[in-house]
Amino acid sequence: MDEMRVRPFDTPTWSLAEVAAAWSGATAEGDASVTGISLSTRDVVAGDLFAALPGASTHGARFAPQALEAGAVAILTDAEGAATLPGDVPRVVVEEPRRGLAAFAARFYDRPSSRFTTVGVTGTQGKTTTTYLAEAALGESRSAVIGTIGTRIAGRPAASSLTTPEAPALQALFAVMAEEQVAACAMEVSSHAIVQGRVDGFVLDAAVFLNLGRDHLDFHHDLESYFAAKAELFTPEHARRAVINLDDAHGRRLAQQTVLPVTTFSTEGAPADWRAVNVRSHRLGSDVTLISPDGTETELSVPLAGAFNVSNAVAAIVALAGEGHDLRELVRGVASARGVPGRMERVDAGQPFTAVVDYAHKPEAVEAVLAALRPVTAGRLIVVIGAGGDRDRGKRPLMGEVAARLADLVVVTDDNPRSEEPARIRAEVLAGAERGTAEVLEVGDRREAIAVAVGQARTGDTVVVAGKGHERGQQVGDVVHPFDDREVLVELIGGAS
Ligand SMILES: CC(=O)N[C@H]1[C@@H](OP(=O)(O)OP(=O)(O)OC[C@H]2O[C@@H](n3ccc(=O)[nH]c3=O)[C@H](O)[C@@H]2O)O[C@H](CO)[C@@H](O)[C@@H]1O[C@H](C)C(=O)N[C@@H](C)C(=O)N[C@H](CCC(=O)O)C(=O)O
Ligand SMILES: Nc1ncnc2c1ncn2[C@@H]1O[C@H](COP(=O)(O)OP(=O)(O)OP(=O)(O)O)[C@@H](O)[C@H]1O
Ligand SMILES: N[C@H](CCC[C@H](N)C(=O)O)C(=O)O
Ligand SMILES: [Mg+2]
Repeated sequence: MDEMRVRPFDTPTWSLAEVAAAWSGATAEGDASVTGISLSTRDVVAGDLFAALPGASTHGARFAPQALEAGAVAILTDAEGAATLPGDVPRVVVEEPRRGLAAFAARFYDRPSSRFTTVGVTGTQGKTTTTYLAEAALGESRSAVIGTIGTRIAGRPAASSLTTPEAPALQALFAVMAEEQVAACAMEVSSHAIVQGRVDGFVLDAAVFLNLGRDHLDFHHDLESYFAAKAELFTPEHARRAVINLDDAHGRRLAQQTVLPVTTFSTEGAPADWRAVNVRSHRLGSDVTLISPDGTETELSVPLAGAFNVSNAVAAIVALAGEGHDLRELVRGVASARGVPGRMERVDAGQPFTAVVDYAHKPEAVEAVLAALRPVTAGRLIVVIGAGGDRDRGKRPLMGEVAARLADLVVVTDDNPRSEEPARIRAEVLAGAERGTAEVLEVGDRREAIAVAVGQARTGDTVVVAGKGHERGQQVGDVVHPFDDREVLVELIGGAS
């Protein structure tokens, strides 16, 4: 399908004086007609104001010449950045450019997100799935999704890179959504985004909390500050109401502490406003009875494998029902959902065993996936697993341990080693795997590891290739080598038969 534009047709035009007036304490030099905003040289469009921010690894002002070359007409930066600019470059200098950037971008595009329902989903796992289910619930043509797999507006893909885009890109996407007259946008809100203010400057209609587990402690240092980052979204600056999963301990805590109006849900018997009971899971999905706050019972069919996806589906439905969308329509929409790429995605190349690709790259996700597949596996449960480099190290042994506790055979391999020594990452996963009961093999090369799993699989077995899901590359050092677990499985199964 045709790509959707990432900037609105209706281009705002601001003078540099107008830009400066939107910031307190700003000084402007020179003039320019600003028709867009970008924060990375990768996204510059002619007419842009290039926001050159200080970052953890470098200062954006270093890239000002490239941005101007690409068509930027002025630079927004701090005093440190301004000192490095050639004298004649039009500029606006402010004290903390990142802090005010989101509110500025929202104003620049005339607060586009106020023209449709916005649902922000946060949690350690299930964000992408929940946003996809929200899209299915409302119908693709009326909705938009922003997240890890990218952005989609009225069913058409639009380029975006981070799980939660930086505010200039986000607000431009909102402006496109408003032009396309979507009814709602479901977006993933990562904890990085909250901390960096990417979702400042507008108020979500509903903020959804799914769960909190082990990840990103390279960035947040400890679980308490990770929770605090997520909890920040559940304040009046960011959201009008909260939708919270009571099956999660941190969800229960958040429901107590937030000052927002709260709607709770549970799929595990907690006394919540919305309850999913009588969960009947099968190979391809689950059927459940959904009890509304007024006691009405509605049969819900979730066409995604794994009981955990019932929780994701209920989250999506509760968020949208609270915004006035018709429950029966939402339930019908969820029932017709297509799978989410790389999440419990079955690969069928005529083999006598089940093969599944799943994006589980955190301990709780590995646990949820293996627990879901065990009851539908007559034979052995085989998992191919690794952990990413330059990311939270503490989760590695935990992932190995849970894999070796719940599977029968664990093949430890590489998953985006990035700048790290792959053997050292594997050793950390293996250290945990040794504490489990499964047979454990180490095969660094990912294709080779999948080949070993496929070679071992017999009729009735299940092979899960975990960690990369929809990804299409394996990053070693700075180089991304083409690699798609789903394609590799098909090739290897084809070659083996
Ligand atoms: C830790 C983190 O989130 N860092 C993000 C942050 O970097 P930073 O502020 O430290 O910036 P920097 O790298 O020092 O660069 C300084 C400035 O120069 C600019 N620059 C830099 C290089 C260049 O070639 N051109 C250019 O213009 C940058 O845009 C930036 O404004 O701002 C940059 C600009 O947007 C992001 O690219 C960068 O994301 C890095 C690449 C990243 O990997 N982020 C991940 C961890 C992330 O945010 N992930 C979450 C999802 C996590 C999950 O739940 O799985 C997400 O929402 O995607
Ligand atoms: N509610 C859930 N509870 C536990 N595990 C889940 C849940 N939902 C999904 N998972 C597992 O987590 C994996 C990732 O799911 P998904 O992509 O929806 O999460 P995410 O929060 O968007 O992750 P990321 O932060 O990497 O973008 C799935 O492939 C599955 O293994
Ligand atoms: N958004 C996640 C993706 C992890 C996927 C896994 N394949 C890895 O490379 O660790 C992160 O950057 O932590
Ligand atoms: Mg995601």
